[in-house]
Amino acid sequence: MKVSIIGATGYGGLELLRFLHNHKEVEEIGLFTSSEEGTVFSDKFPHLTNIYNQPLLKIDYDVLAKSDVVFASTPSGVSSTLFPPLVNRGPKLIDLSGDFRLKNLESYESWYKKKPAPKEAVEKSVYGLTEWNEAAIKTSDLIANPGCYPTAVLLSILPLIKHQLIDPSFLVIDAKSGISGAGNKPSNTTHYSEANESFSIYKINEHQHIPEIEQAISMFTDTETTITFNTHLVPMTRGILATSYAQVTEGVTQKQLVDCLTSTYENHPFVRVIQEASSMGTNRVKGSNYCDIYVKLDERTKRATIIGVIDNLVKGAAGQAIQNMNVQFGLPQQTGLQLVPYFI
Ligand SMILES: NC(=O)C1=CN([C@@H]2O[C@H](COP(=O)(O)OP(=O)(O)OC[C@H]3O[C@@H](n4cnc5c(N)ncnc54)[C@H](OP(=O)(O)O)[C@@H]3O)[C@@H](O)[C@H]2O)C=CC1
Ligand SMILES: CC(=O)N[C@@H](CCC(=O)OP(=O)(O)O)C(=O)O
Repeated sequence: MKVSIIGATGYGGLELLRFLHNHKEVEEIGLFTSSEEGTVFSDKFPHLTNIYNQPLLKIDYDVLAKSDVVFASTPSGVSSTLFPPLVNRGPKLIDLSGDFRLKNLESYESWYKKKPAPKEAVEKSVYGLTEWNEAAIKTSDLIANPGCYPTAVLLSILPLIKHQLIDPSFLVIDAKSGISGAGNKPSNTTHYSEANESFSIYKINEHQHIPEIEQAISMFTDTETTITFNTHLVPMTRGILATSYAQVTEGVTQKQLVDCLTSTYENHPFVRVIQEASSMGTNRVKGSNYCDIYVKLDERTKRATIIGVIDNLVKGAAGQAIQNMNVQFGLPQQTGLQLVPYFI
C-alpha cells in the first residue's frame, strides 16, 4: 500500500509514521508539508536518521491522488479545504482533526470558530470510533477520526447507556490530558516552566469535544442528552484519563455494570476491561493502541464512576486512524499496531 501523511511534522503525523513503519502492508510512505518543502525529514527529526532520510514533499493533489490512503493530521480548519478535492479521486481519506466529525455545520462553526467543510463531504464522512462503527467504516472513503477525549469517554460509557444501566441525563465527565494533546506548536499553556508542577483546568464548559460526545451518544444509543464535560492539563507528555459519573438505573449491580462492558468488548482486541482500579493509569497504555476501561458502583450514592484511559496520540489519534485503515482494507485490526505499552 502507498500511504501519504499530510502534517507529517506534527505529533499525530510522527505517530502515524512510527506505526505505519511496522505495518506489513505499507510499502511506501509520502511525507507532506505546508511549510518545509525539501527539508530532509531526518535533519528535522534526528531520531529518524537512516530511517527516513527522504525530503518533505509539497502538498500536490496529483501526487496525493496516486496514494491508497491519505491521512490528514493537520489543525482544524485545514482538511475541510484540503480533502474535498480528493474525494472520489481514488485514495481513502482519514482525517485526524475535528473537521468532518460534526454533522451539524452550524455546531462546528460555533464550537471550532472555523468555517465548516462542504456539506456533501461532511455527509459522506463516517465517524471512526472503530469498535462502534465498523460496518460503516468498512465501506467508507472518508473517515472522521474521533477526538482524543471522546475516544476515552465514549468507549467507557456507551455500553452502559446503550443497555440502560446508567441515567444519561446527568452525565458529568472530568477528563485530564498530557500536554502532547495540544500539538507541537508552543504556547504559554504548554510552556515547560508554566505547565510543569501545575495542574490546571481549561475551556470550562466550552470544549469542542462536547458536541462530538453528545452526537456520538445519540448516534450509537439513540439517546439525546447534554453533558457536563471539563478538561484538565497534567504535566506529563502523553495520556488521557477520563472519569465519568452517572446515577445507575434502580436495582443495577456492580456485576451487571462489569458484565456489560466485558460482553460488549469481548471480541475487540484494543479495549480492555480492568478489574482493579489500581491497575488504571496512563502508563499502562502509553505508546499503545489500548483503551483501558473500569467501572465501580458506589453503593451508598448509587452512582457509578466510569473510567477510560488511552494514549491520546495512539488510540486517541494515529493508532485509531490506522485501525480504521485496517478495517477499510479488510485487514486484521491489529495489523501494525501490536506494540505493547511502554509502562515505564
Ligand atoms: N495531539 C493529539 O493528542 C491529538 C490531536 N488530534 C488532532 O489531530 C490534528 C493534528 O494534531 P497534532 O499532530 O497534535 O498537531 P501538530 O500541531 O503537532 O501538527 C500539525 C501539523 O499540521 C501541519 N499544518 C499546519 N498548518 C497546515 C496547513 N495550513 N496545511 C497543511 N498542513 C498544515 C503542520 O506541518 P507543516 O508545517 O509541516 O505543514 C503541523 O506540523 C489536529 O487537528 C488535532 O486537533 C486529534 C486527537 C489527538
Ligand atoms: C491538551 C490539549 O490541549 N488537548 C486538545 C485536544 C485537541 C484535539 O484533539 O483536537 P480536535 O478537536 O481535533 O480533536 C484540546 O483540549 O483542545
